[in-house]
Amino acid sequence: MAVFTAVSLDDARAWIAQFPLGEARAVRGIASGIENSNFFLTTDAGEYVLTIFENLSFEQLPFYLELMKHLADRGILVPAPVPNHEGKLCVPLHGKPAAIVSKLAGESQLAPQPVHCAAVGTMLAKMHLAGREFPLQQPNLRGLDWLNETAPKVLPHLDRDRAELLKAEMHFQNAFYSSGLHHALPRGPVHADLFRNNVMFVGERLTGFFDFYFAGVDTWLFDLAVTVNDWCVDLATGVLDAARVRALTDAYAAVVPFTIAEQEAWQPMLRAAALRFWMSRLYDYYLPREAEILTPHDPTHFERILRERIAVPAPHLI
Ligand SMILES: Nc1ncnc2c1ncn2[C@@H]1O[C@H](COP(=O)(O)OP(=O)(O)O)[C@@H](O)[C@H]1O
Ligand SMILES: N[C@@H](CCOP(=O)(O)O)C(=O)O
Repeated sequence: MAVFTAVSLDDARAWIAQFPLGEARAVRGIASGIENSNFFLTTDAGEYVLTIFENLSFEQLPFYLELMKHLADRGILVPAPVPNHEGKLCVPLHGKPAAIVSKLAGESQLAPQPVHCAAVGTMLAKMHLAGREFPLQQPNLRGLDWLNETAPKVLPHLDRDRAELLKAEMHFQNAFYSSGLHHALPRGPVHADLFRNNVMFVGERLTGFFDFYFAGVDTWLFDLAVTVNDWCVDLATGVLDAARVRALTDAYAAVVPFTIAEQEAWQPMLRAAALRFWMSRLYDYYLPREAEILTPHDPTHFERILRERIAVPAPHLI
């Protein structure tokens, strides 16, 4: 789990008084997630999700919460943040930034079929379009700068083979990110962590994307690559499943057709997306933070995916 900061029912009662949601009736820590402390909160008004942000500051949070509100207002299925009586979306709890958002119906689809991937591709493309007029700016905080800062911290923990892979891929990605091809890619606010566990379904109906707390302005193609590397992968081998990739990317392209640059950049971007999560998992594994209960994600999963994306040509986007 990740409950880094505990919240009792009394804590929740006192805190919720500043929102138009009636009284808190029950609070329950959520046993998944690795970034923030999350709780299901039952109030007189219904079911909500309370998040205490462990790593993001009061200055950074408006980007995420206003983005969710912007998208929700435009019909994109995402949790809607609830303003307090003063109109604020983010207010302190135990001295840390905290927010309350609507609870999405359903559950994560952890064994997706092409039909689920198509629904994700359609909503992802709609989300990218809806984000175009979003006025706030914040870079992807897990982008290239962060990779360059983090690589030297994890490298001393790796054996020679892994260290060589990491160094070589960092070199490759620095060249890719500074190329004209990368600069030609469409950009805007992206989710940047749209894994299976961050989307809800009721049956085959997608009910929402959530966990926007890695969102930032980056290329749309990076968002797509992160999504495909999780939704369309055979978990045991890291190999992409052609039918799921086809379903997801065709559904995306039906809403936002791919540019020539996106088609050319697809394979390096799948590698970039694999590297980003290999790096964060290595960091969390070798340099863990304190938590009441914590299940670290397995870094070798993304090492395998990265090796596979380097070795095997990516399926064409069209
Ligand atoms: N808006 C929401 N609606 C329904 N469930 C949610 C919502 N937000 C979070 N959850 C639940 O909380 C769990 C952890 O949330 P998540 O945002 O992934 O945590 P973290 O930011 O720590 O990685 C999710 O797997 C999901 O079950
Ligand atoms: N998706 C990332 C970790 C981020 O955790 P999440 O629960 O917020 O998605 C990974 O799998 O490494």
